[in-house]
Amino acid sequence: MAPMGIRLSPLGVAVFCLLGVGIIYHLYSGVLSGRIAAFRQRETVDLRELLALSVEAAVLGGREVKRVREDNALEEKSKGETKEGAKEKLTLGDLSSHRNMYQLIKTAFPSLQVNSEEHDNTRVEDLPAWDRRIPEEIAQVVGRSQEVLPESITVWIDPLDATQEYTENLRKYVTTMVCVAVNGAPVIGVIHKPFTGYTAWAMVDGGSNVKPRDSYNEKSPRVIVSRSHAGKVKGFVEAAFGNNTVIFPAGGAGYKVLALLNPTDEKYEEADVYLHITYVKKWDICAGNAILRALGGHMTTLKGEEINYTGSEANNGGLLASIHMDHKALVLRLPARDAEKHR
Ligand SMILES: Nc1ncnc2c1ncn2[C@@H]1O[C@H](COP(=O)(O)O)[C@@H](OP(=O)(O)O)[C@H]1O
Ligand SMILES: [Mg+2]
Ligand SMILES: [Mg+2]
Ligand SMILES: [Mg+2]
Repeated sequence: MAPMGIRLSPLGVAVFCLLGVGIIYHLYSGVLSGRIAAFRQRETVDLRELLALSVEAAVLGGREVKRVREDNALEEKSKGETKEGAKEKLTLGDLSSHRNMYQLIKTAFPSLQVNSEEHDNTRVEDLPAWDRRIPEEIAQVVGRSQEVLPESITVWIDPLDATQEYTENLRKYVTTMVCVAVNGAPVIGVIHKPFTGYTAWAMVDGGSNVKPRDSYNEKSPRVIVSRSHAGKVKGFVEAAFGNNTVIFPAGGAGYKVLALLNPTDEKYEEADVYLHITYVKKWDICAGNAILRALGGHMTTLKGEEINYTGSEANNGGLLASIHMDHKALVLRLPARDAEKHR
């Protein structure tokens, strides 16, 4: 009989078995690696840890900002121009702060989406990895961890806010900022002042180390605005709140949010409202937005829309920030805005 007549070669059997094992391995390794990837995806990030890391990053960047200024080694350049024709400056302070902040955060949480104002991949050789320690000051206020999926997070960093004022040596306006948005909503905000060493932080549903002032003037608000990217803000503010409105021009988006609150490092203009009518980017405003939100305040476009901190860096709708006020009523007092006219 034919089957009985077949002689099995040991080599053939070995090759056949190897092939079989190979096919089974291939099939299962696909399934297994898929399972492992899916498991990794479900690994969560603790927002309290991210807050501690954000504070550490802002302080680390601030150290560079201060060092470069004190060494008078700014190496000032222009990155181009804003839509309104102002020079967008870049200094070694911005770059060195960016390198440190970005590397610290990305090394601690490689899977997170981190959007920095600056772009530079030069490695900081002697930068120690984050030690994952939660400082006592944070642990005491934010009692518990809060886990979220990494893919829901966008981190925004401004390695040096108020670069224009930095180049003019107007140190009080300068800050470094980190913001963590979850599903587009600003949840963690850190604003650090390199030249006083002060850091304001807050986490929505977590706590903060900064408080609102005791009172705000809702009827005749004093309004803080940009000094170097103002556009026609004066006319806009007067149309909204009257010709006698007190207007404080000041540098830095971070600084202007602090001027709405009760920071403890130095004297600030006591502003009731922060208003910006030209273009601004999400790394400029996210940290302030998170802090205000955590304290019961609001930061919206001039139409009163919430700002979504995912995707593009652009915020075209202007900015209105307030705390302990009827924010919707403030929006209704604003004149109709023609973005072209107010440049
Ligand atoms: N019209 C505009 N176009 C681009 N960036 C703007 C802008 N108006 C303000 N900004 C940015 O917002 C921050 C605060 O600006 P201001 O002091 O004028 O209020 C600054 O951030 P950087 O210094 O980080 O670049 C500035 O560059
Ligand atoms: Mg800039
Ligand atoms: Mg900025
Ligand atoms: Mg900046």
